[in-house]
This record gives sequence, structure tokens and C-alpha cells, in this order.
Amino acid sequence: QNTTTATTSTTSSTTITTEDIPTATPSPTGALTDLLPSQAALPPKQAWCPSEIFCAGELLQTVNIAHLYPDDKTFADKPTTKSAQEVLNAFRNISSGTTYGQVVEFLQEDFTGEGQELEPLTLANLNPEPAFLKNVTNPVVKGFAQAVHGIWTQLIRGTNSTSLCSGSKCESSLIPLNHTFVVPGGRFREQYYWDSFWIVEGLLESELYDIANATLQNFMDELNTFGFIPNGGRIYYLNRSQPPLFIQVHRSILTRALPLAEKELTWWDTNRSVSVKSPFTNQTHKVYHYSVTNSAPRPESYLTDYTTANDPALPTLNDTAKAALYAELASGAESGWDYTTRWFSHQADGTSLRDLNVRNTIAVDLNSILYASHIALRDLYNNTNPSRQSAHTTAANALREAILDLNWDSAKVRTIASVSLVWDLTWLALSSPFTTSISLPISETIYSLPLLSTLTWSGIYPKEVLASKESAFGAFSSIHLVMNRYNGTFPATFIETHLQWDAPNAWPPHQYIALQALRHLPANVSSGALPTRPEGKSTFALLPAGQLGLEEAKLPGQPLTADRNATTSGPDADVSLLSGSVFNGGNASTTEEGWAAALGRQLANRYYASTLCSWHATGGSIQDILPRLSDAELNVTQSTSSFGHMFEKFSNLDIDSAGRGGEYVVQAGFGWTNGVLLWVASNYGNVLAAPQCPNLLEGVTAGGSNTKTGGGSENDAMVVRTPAFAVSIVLAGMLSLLY
Ligand SMILES: OC[C@H]1O[C@H](O[C@H]2O[C@H](CO)[C@@H](O)[C@H](O)[C@H]2O)[C@H](O)[C@@H](O)[C@@H]1O
Repeated sequence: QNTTTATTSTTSSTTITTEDIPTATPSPTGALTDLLPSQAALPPKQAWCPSEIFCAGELLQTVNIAHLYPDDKTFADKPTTKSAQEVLNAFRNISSGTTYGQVVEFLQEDFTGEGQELEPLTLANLNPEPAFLKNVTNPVVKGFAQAVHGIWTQLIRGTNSTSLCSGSKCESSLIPLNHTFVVPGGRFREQYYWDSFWIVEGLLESELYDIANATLQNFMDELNTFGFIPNGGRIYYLNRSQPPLFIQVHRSILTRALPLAEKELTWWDTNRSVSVKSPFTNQTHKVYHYSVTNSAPRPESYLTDYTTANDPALPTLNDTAKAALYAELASGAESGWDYTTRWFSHQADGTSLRDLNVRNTIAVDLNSILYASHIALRDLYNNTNPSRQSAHTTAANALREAILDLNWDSAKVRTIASVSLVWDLTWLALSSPFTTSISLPISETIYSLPLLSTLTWSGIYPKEVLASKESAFGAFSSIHLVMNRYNGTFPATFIETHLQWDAPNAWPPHQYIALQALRHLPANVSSGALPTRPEGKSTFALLPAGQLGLEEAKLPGQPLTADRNATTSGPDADVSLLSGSVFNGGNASTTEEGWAAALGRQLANRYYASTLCSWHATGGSIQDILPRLSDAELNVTQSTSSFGHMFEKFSNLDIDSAGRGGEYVVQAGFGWTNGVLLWVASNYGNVLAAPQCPNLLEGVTAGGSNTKTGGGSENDAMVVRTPAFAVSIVLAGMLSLLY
């Protein structure tokens, strides 16, 4: 990796330092004199993405086929050093009979470092002692919150006007923003839509009100310019949005935001609504789906998508089928859950991304968020505009009715994650957007507690949840199961796949949503102690029958040692259950604690433990409170030169490693992880305890390789440290450009 030279200047409120933005060096997979492999036909030009350099076209495909960078997004984020015309002319000179060497030379001559159009801004006005820290009692917990609060300084960005491509000087994929913003980190060099919801939650705790406001001002500028908020701040995201959470964070900037919030809802209504007929009630509902118009590989994941479509080991796809697949891949990205078994057509086996069925799926989370948006707008009008208030009330009621009809399983007290519009792949022949009513055979259900949580967080409480304490607990009982059965925090689903939004991955936004859902349960159903498991059984027995759609023995196993998992049933399956609480579940509050508060405390502590222990295991330390691990220990995670990673996702199987899987290596930084952590510290500070992190040296073999961690557990809740852990840490370290 090369590093750019540093330049520093100071403004009234910020010190601007443009340094340490590393640039990936091309690393060809073939000899420089070798010809590139032959290519499939080009996909059609995408009208929404006209750049001949960064959007689907000959140049992008050729550079990707050369596969010079491990991550497809690297090239898509590199500004040119010359005018677009000069770059295209240079490319035309090499484009027939191209060798790897020619592409390497072309990139070195005509492109600069990825992300150079952005500049890191160092905050000069960060309050080292924000008020929320007073809520945190334990010194280790407090010290960590303070350290994470300080990480904002490394994630603040502005558009670098000096190296911005203006006029015809050069070309870049960046959507320039007028205001400061916070990036997730690593390969995510630009502002992201739904990530920013949790980033703003954290910024508010950190009293960085101006940055929170600036983030939202950028979104409002985008709504003005594009009519919607793109997935992220690059032109290759201009055909899709992300879960629409803008309306939930804008209350402080009402005057400008209200008409723009209306504009955003209109965009979803015009572009993402579909009329469906319920197979249960025969009622026709207007609902929303993720559905992107796209018939080419995503530029930021070009080679990945191209390979999915052209994989010689799979049946050949014709152009129509390829176009449909590319639309599915982009729609999955719009959902924020890219990717998960939840989006698969369960007609097929659901093992390849070719089986995605996103556009035909009624996603309960999207519809719940839009319900909450209508409610928020209804309230925000505050009697100033009765006709808009009434329109939003009507829309919210209709959506609530649709969700409860289509996505709620009253018998098993669960949400139906995804309802398929059709069972087979006839969607290939359907036009988009759908205009007709389609009967809804119900797909196999994928249980996901984050989705039930989104439903109730959005303010929709099915009557079965509110019927009694027992039934409300039943709805959330899988949190109880996870706290007792696994060492880590709450996974997206219980289905283990290679996809990043499935088990074992546990995501910060989901922990926040589940905690919010528990906090907002009405007092009459959330009081009373946590139920105890029946004699001789595990906590699985407390779940409503059939709720997970999986037998107990099919749940992911919790590793105990290198070659042994915990038992799959019976009391011993609850490896983290201690007498009266769970391991790393925090301090029970001294006052009477209801079951929902107890689960909230445990989940908050487990999230805290996951972030703190993985940060500590990768070099994090707190002066005078938490010493840095020894080099021998850090060697186990190959972090001797790191200072602590905040990962984008975690594992539900242990508390000191990142998640895994997906189409890019796990990233560190990380915006929403830090945002949720600060929110948890502020809201659970009095019940958070210092976690007992596993001993990294336990289980290290004579040859230096690690086999397990654990330690600190009173009940043998030790976890295997898989080689994937070390690999992901190393790659994260390499790619996390901020650390
Ligand atoms: O480049 C692949 C995909 O990466 C993004 O998705 C993932 O990261 C985002 C930023 O943290 C997050 O919002 C999303 O939920 C993750 O799955 C991007 O958003 C995708 O559009 C992109 O194709």
C-alpha cells in the first residue's frame, strides 16, 4: 500500500488533515504479459449511471476482469487524474488484446488513490466528558465508552474541494456533499443512508449536534436533488435507496425536513409500492418492496456479480435472466441485508445468490418502517395541516392492517420475515413495477427476531404480543435463548450460511432495535420475572411451539473446544446460564426487574462485551484502567501493530471476534457499531458490568496457532477461535484504512 503525503490546515472549528489515506497497489492475478481472459458480452448501459468509466461498460468490465484489487469497490472509488475524454482515449488504445500489464499501467497513469476526493476532518471541539458518561458507573465500561466517543475524530469527513473533479479536469464516482459527515469506515468511504441513523444516535450522545445536523442536511440536499436518499454517496448507488429511516431522525430540523420527508415517502410510493391480494383474507393491500431497476453488475461489486451471472459451473443464463439477477442483487443491496437466506426463493435450495427473490418479497421491516414514517409525519404536523395529518393516518392504518394480515403469524407469535409473491421464478416474465394484484402463497418462514423487533419498535403491537406477560415473553423468548445458549450476541437469523446477514453474524443495528422494542413494551406485559426452563430441558422449551421453524437440534452449535460443541438439547445446551443470570449479562438492578428489563440488561451487556472484548483483543487499551494485551496475546489475533478495531458486525458464537462471510472482508471503524455502543452506554450505563473477555492464550498450540479462547467463564463457556478469525482480523487490519 502507498500512502499519500500529509497536508494540514486549520479552520475556526476543525483541523483538517489529509494524510494516511492509503492507496491500494494493483496486484495482477496473471503475468503482466498475459492476455486478460475472454469476457462475456457487455450488459446494457444503465441510463441512471451514465459514466463511461465508473458505470457498467467496457472499461469497468475490463478493469474488473483483470482483477487487480481484492475488493471490486477499490477501482470504483478511484478518481481519474485526467479528463474523462483523455482516460477513454487511453483505454481505447489498449482495449483490444489487452494484457494485465497494460491495465496496470493504465490504472497507474490515469487514476489516483481511492477516496482522494474526501478529506478527514479532525474535530477541534470534541467534549472529552459528554454528559452521558455520568450514567455509566463501572470504570472499565466508562473508559471504553470514552474511547469510542473519541473515535468520531477518525470518521469525520468532508468533500475535499481541492481534489474534487470539477468541470472537465477529471472524473470521480463521488456524490459531493455540502456538509460534514461521518463514514462507516474501511471500504465504506462515503456517507451511507441507514448506517447514519445509528451514527446520529451516537453523535447525539457525544454532543456533536452540528455533525448530526450536517449529516441530515446532506440527506435533505440529496432529497432535493434526486428525490430520494441514495444507498450511499457514490453515483453507482443512484438506482437504489436503503431502509428509509430519515424521517425518524429529523425532528430537530423540522422546517426544512417536513416537505422533504413527504418527498421521500412519495418516492417510495411511486417506485416501490405494489398491490397484492392476501391469501388469508382476500383483501387487496398496497405494500412496499425493495425493487431496483438494474440490468448490469453493481459497479462497486462488478466482478462478484459478473461471476454470479456467468459462473461456468452453473447453468447458462440468457440475457433476460441475467438482467433479472442483476436487479435482484441490487434490490438485496437496497434492503441493507445484502445478503441473507431470507431473500432466497425457497422453491430453489437457496444456496446461491442466483436464487434471490427480493423483488417478490413483502419485507416486514420495510413496511414497518414506512408505517412508522406515516405516524411520525402525522404527529409532526401537530394540527398545522389537518388534511396531511389525516392522509398519513389513513396510510398508516392501511399499512398496519396489511402487515398484520400478510406478515404476522398469530399462532406462533412471530413475524413472517418475507412473504413471497409467487413460488416459482415466473417473476422473470413479469414487468416491474408490478401493477396487478397477485395472490400470495406464503413462503417457508425464516424467523428473525430483529424483524419482530422492527415491527414493535415501529409501534405495531399485534394483539397476541399484548395478550399477556407470557405471550409477550414468548414473542421475545429467542433473546433469552441466545443469552443462555450462545457466548455472543443476537444473530440476524438462526440459519448458518456464508451470507453476512445470517447466523452467526450479529449486527449492531439489530441489537439497538431489539433493545428499543423491549424498552417500549407496555408495563403490564413486561413485568414479572423471567420464566425458568422446565426441569431437564433447555431454554428452547420456553419458545412458542414451532416459532423458529427449526427443531432444537438444528440450531447452530455453540463451540466449546476445538473439536467439541455444546450439546444440542437438555440443560447443558444453555452454556452461558449461571444461577440467576447469564454469563456476561451485567448487574441485575437492585429494584424489581421485569423480564423485559432483564433481557434488555443481558442483551446490552452482551453487545458491550462483544465490542469491548474484540477491540481489546485487537490492541485496544484504556489508560490506567485496561492495559494493552501482551504481544504474545495480540499475536494470536495478529494485531501487534493495531490499537483496537470496532467491527461492523460480530459473531453470536463468541464475544471477542468479528462476524464473517459476505462479499467483502469484515470492516472496522465503524460508524453504526460506535453509535449503538454510545447509545447503550447512555441508556444502560447503571447495569453494564466489565465483561470477562476470553483469555487469548488459552488453547494456543505449541506451534503458535490458536485453537480456542474462553476463560473467565464459570461454566466452561469457552469458544473455539477459528482460523477465519485471524484471517478476518488481518484483512480488516489491511483494509481498515482508518486504523
Ligand atoms: O459493496 C457491497 C455492498 O456494501 C454495502 O452494504 C453493506 O455495508 C453498508 C455500509 O455499512 C450497510 O449499509 C449494508 O447494510 C451492508 O450490507 C452497500 O450498502 C451495498 O449497497 C453494496 O452493494
